Amino acid sequence: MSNNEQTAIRFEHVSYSINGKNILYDITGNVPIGKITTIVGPSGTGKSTLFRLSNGLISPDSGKIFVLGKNIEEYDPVSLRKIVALAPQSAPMIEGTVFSNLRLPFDLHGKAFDETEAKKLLHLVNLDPDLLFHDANRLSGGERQKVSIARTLANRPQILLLDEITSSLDPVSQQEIEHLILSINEKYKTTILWITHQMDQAIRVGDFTWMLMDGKLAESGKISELQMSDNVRIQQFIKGETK
Ligand SMILES: Nc1ncnc2c1ncn2[C@@H]1O[C@H](COP(=O)(O)OP(=O)(O)OP(=O)(O)O)[C@@H](O)[C@H]1O
Repeated sequence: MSNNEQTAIRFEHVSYSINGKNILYDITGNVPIGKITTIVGPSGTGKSTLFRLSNGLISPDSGKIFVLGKNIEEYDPVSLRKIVALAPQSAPMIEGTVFSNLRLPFDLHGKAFDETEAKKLLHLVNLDPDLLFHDANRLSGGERQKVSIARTLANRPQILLLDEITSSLDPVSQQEIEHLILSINEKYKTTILWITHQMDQAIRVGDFTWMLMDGKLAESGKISELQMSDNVRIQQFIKGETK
């Protein structure tokens, strides 16, 4: 591969099926390092599956995946997930305080964790340090999502996978989270892959966009390039005429 330094994740003819049903088919593409790439496309088209492949939760039936130039099969799962971290839509919290939720990744990796470290993480996601000993499950949706993002950032991942992290939030929290992610990308040059159902969000935040349709990478590029596509289904999706 010629462009390792520029590529965070490379998919080479990646296919994945469940019980004989093709979920993803012959995906080839590069996710550029340090940029925000949004993943859009109709429901059930394989977007979350692409994420599970990217952090090694599942393996392709055929094809290869390279993370920072190295074949994903050569990573051990723990170090891979330190590099490629996933923030899910639901922002799941264990019972207990914000502090006990934030310490989870540290415990998992046998690393020391204290109040100073926890407050640094809250600061990173613009949350009030006074929230540290609040019940995590009583936070607002936006606050919970910020704690989830802080927890995902604990290992300073180079690649961040965001799976519809704002879809259940009110417009103000949604905007706050968008700003937060943009600032993390700018400050730490973290590569971001962001699944979103909202085309307007993809346009606002994405440097590049991948459009998945029927398990295939139908189009990829700058959103302005996708808007010029002569594929009618892509046009309809971008205009919000199909879901
Ligand atoms: N464990 C599984 N067993 C059977 N089918 C599955 C499994 N996981 C995913 N699928 C199927 O694979 C397809 C792709 O699912 P995936 O969640 O990747 O799509 P998606 O594009 O993220 O969808 P959405 O936008 O609705 O979240 C769907 O048809 C789904 O039903």
